[in-house]
Amino acid sequence: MTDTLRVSMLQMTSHNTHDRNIESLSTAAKRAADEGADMLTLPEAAGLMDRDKDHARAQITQESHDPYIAACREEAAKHGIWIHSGSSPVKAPDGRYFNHTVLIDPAGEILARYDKIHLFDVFLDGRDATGESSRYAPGTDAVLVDTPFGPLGMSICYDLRFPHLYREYALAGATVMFVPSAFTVPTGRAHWEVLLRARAIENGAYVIAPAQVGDHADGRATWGHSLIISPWGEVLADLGGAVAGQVTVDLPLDAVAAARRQIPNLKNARAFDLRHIGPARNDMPSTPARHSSTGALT
Ligand SMILES: O=C(O)CNC(=O)[C@H](CS)NC(=O)CCC(=O)C(=O)O
Repeated sequence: MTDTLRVSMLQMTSHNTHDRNIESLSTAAKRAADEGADMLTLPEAAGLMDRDKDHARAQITQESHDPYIAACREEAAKHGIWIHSGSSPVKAPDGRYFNHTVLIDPAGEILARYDKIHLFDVFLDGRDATGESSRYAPGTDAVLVDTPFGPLGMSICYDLRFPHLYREYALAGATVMFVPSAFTVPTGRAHWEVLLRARAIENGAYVIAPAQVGDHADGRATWGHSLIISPWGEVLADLGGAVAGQVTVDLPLDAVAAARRQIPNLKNARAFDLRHIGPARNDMPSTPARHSSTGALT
């Protein structure tokens, strides 16, 4: 294992065509390589952000034909850097899409794939309901990838609100967890930084969260504030809420062990029963609920 990950993070305002986004990718890959980065990381929907169903359908293909993923592979090989693709939509077997990430090695090979597990089906006050699952199919597998920088945990955007996913990665030894995102402006303002810092602190791992920013061609607006957080919860980089940008940061990997040595909460964790004390009701469970490691009540 190497002792430092020099990571370059891109904040972008994705367009509704692959071509425009591939231009941003190429420029960012060159800059990352010029700055000596080991890895370039990109936001959710870096490959395509297009809520126009017909316009999107004409562009979206299987992973093997996706022009954005092909471009990521080319840029990785050309510059000899790792690329985390952020995400792009690819066809799923049921006719919907997967919100799909690939991790590409410096030879341009796809080392790992991840499909967003938790879809953004929400009801924000003052806005139309967002039903990501009407167009996207959920992934079923959490994915942790062994690399020279330690095991890297995959996630996307709304996954951030499901802390047991990151706990599983931490228990399996993750040094870094990726949260490429396209947060809404109101939820970004209210929740983004505190959730990311909490995931880093409670798991003693780096969190790298490249994000979409600004007003997009497809009519959406996103919060930005791409962040890199240390295992101790410090904000090491913040790309702001206004415009696209890029930053390169050195992440010393021994900070992971240092955080977990000082606060060994992963080791100090205990199973417990939940006793729900209250007035007797007919529908009360007769046995205490057991809290499972997945965070679901069983
Ligand atoms: O579909 C695309 O093109 C890109 N994907 C997104 O924008 C997704 C699904 S609509 N956005 C989120 O998950 C926002 C989560 C969020 O804002 C929160 O949890 O508060």
